[in-house]
Parts: sequence; structure tokens; C-alpha cells
Amino acid sequence: MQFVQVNGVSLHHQIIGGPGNKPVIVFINSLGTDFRIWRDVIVRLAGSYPLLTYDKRGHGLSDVGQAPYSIEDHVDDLIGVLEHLKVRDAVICGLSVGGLIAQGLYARRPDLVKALILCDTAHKIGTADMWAARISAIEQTGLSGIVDGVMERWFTPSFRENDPAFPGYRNMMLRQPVEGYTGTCAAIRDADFTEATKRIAVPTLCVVGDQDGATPPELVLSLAKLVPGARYEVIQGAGHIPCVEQPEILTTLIEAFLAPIISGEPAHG
Ligand SMILES: O=C(O)CC1=CCC(=O)O1
Repeated sequence: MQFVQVNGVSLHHQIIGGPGNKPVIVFINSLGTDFRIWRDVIVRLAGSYPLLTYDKRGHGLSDVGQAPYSIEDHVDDLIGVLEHLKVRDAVICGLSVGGLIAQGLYARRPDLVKALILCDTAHKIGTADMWAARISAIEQTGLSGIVDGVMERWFTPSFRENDPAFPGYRNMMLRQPVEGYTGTCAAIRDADFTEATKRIAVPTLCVVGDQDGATPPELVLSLAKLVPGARYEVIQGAGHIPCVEQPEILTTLIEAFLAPIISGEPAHG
């Protein structure tokens, strides 16, 4: 178990070593999940790249700290983890709110970022009213009152009906600290990277599940169009969390995106 104290909170993370001449790939999880969602991607990439996963504050085994949060709080934490581990020039792979944190990291500390993988995310996710309604529903009913609606956005009907892993991921959401969850809803509500994304100057892959009910393909395409030269890919047979539902396809896309960057060839959109 690896823990680091940054900005007054203890953050749970995991490093899996890899070749010293390759950049570290840093994975940032989504709202209501912990870093176990990356497991089936990590096992496929292990040995090829150094890999870092962590639980953002209010999630997993990390402390909750003082909620509500801003995206900048989450960015500060990530900077703290990267500085503690002396990681620079990393490939930052963020899912959903993790993608907002990735965009915020690039805006603040481009020196830490070699490339971006923006997975099922956007420059702006949802509306202020939508997030206010979700926070208020949770205050009345707890996470159990919203979990079924969230699962419909996270996973395809086939995964929900047939995959033995589904109940485990439902449990994962239900077991997140309520304050950490609503605190991060507030951070998403207030985040807008529409202007910042236009200034991204590192190779960027935008990828989305074809059945994503939270950040649908059209929204992720609009993100990809904002980022100069970004590559856009749609994963068939996945909802909002392709690292769980289609890890093989996502890993192949990540490897294909990174290969020319690592070998020094130009990456195209
Ligand atoms: O909970 C959802 O609807 C999906 C989601 C939105 C932002 C995030 O990180 O996950």
C-alpha cells in the first residue's frame, strides 16, 4: 500500500515500475470510483510503461479532506503526488472528472505533461442545474437513491445484465464517501476548460464509449475539435467506463497513440 500526505490529505496510490526510458502513464479515475477501475488496462500495459494510479481525494482509500472541492484542489493534489514521486513529462490519462483534472494540470503545469489521453470527458460536463439537482438528491436519499441511474450511464445493458463484475462496480460507487462524491460534483459543476483546451500543445487522444450516457460521443468529439491536432476514437460496446467494459480495445488505442510519441515520430490528429 502506498500513501502520500499532500495538501493536508493522505492520498492512496500505486506505482508499477516499467522501463526507465518510457514516460510514466498516470491514470485519474472518475466520479464515484477508485483506481481499481484501471486494473484490466494496467495488467495489459505492465512491463511496457511505468504506471501510476491514485485515488483522488474523497474517493477510495484517500482522505476526504475539506469538501466541497474545486477542480483546482484535485489538480493541486495531483501535482503534489507527481512532485513527491519526481514524475515529469508524464502521459496523463483521465476518465470523466479525471479528464477535467488532466486538462487543469496541463493548464497549470504543462512541464509535467508529455501527452494527454482524455477518456469519456469534456471541456465542460453537464450544467450547473444538473449538478445542483444531483447534490440535492444525494442529500435527501444518499448515493443509493441515484445509483441505478448512474449505472445506466456507466455501463451498457449487456454488461449490467450479464457481467459478474457489475454488482462489484455498483458496490464501488455506493461505498464512496458521500461528502467526497458531492464535493467532487461541485468541482465538476464549476469547471469549464473551453478556452484552456484550445491552448493544448501536446499530443492528445480523445476517446469515448459508443454508448456513454454521461459524456456521449458528440460531446467528446466537440472536445477533440477544440484541442489542436487531437485524435478522436470511439470504442464500440462501452458506456462511460471503457477501462472496465472494453479494456483490451482501450489498451490497444493507448499503445497505438503512444508508439509514435515514444519513438519520436510526429503524432497526427
Ligand atoms: O456519474 C456520472 O453521471 C458519470 C460522471 C460524470 C462525471 C464523472 O466523473 O462521472
